[in-house]
Amino acid sequence: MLMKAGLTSADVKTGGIVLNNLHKRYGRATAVDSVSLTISPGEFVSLLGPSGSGKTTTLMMIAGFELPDSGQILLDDKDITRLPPHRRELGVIFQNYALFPHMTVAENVAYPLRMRRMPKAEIETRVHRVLDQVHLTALASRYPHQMSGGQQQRVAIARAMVFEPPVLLLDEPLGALDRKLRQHLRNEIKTLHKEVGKTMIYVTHDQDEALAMSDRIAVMHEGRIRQVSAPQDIYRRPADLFVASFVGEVNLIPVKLRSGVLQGPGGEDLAAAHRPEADMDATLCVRPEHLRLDKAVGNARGVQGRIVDMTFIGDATIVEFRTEYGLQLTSKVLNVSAEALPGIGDACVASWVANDASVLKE
Ligand SMILES: Nc1ncnc2c1ncn2[C@@H]1O[C@H](COP(=O)(O)OP(=O)(O)OP(=O)(O)O)[C@@H](O)[C@H]1O
Repeated sequence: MLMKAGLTSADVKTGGIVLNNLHKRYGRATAVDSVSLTISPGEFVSLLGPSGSGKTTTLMMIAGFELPDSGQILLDDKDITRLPPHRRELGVIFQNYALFPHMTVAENVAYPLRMRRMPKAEIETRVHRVLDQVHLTALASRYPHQMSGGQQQRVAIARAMVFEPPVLLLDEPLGALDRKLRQHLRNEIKTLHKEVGKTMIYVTHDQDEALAMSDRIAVMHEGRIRQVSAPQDIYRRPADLFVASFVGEVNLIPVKLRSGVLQGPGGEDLAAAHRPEADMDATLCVRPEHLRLDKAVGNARGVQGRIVDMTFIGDATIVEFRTEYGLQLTSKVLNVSAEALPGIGDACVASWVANDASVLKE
């Protein structure tokens, strides 16, 4: 049918996931609370949050290793909420990827197919194809102990992909690896995602990883999703104070909005360009790279204070600034020019472009 219509199976996008109001409790503790999320076929979505925020529990419910107390999980419009894991056909990759030490790479990858009693010729074709996809063909006859941690992780990915599931679920797959290797492998996983076009749901507590890899990030806190957006929007337009502080560094400045004027904690007029709808108390979020420090001249608009500390970190200098009334702000200045920075103790004015700051209501 499909072939006649000029379509190949690759044209038919599968792997759409819908989470509909999932709840999960362990005893009296709520692990997952009202989680709803729609993931498009082929999308890369990260579940990002601190330890205990419900990421793994959410993923385990999608995989079928945990059952929700209520709510629904759909895979391509089919209700899979109560289907056992092996009937969901989802590839799952954990942090501890546990390859069989006495089996070669090819045997490890073939294992799930052998368990399903697939014919030998078909197994060979599939193993060959998937090893090619993850660039491991040359290592097919090695044993796990003859490979690096990163290569072993790729074998685990190949093993999860070999029965061609439309969705891959990854739970902190790079957690056990060192920083350099993590960075390398996250690029590889991203490239693999582009090449194979599968839906990927990726659990991590590492914000850099989530920002670098995802089409969209769902930020979780205490069992709930606080914001779902593209990485740029999560960073530039955090929905609340938790998201603002969890993703990246941020200056939080308590402000009052009165008759259209934004007042800083010391009563200063902080740029009329912030246009509040009504009088309110709020918090202004300004990223360190958007906080500009200039030597104090006259009564320039901004927050007056002094530089109290400076730390050289290679590509940038982190400048700590404090007002007379004790508000401490951090500015990150790229070391791209030889232009002299103010020094410790210098009086400065901190300012920012209104569009670079978010006003969050209490
Ligand atoms: N099997 C379990 N029995 C009891 N409580 C559990 C169980 N699994 C998870 N929890 C609790 O549910 C909450 C959410 O845990 P979960 O593992 O989903 O969080 P997480 O965001 O994945 O954290 P981490 O990054 O540490 O893995 C936590 O408070 C945890 O203690």
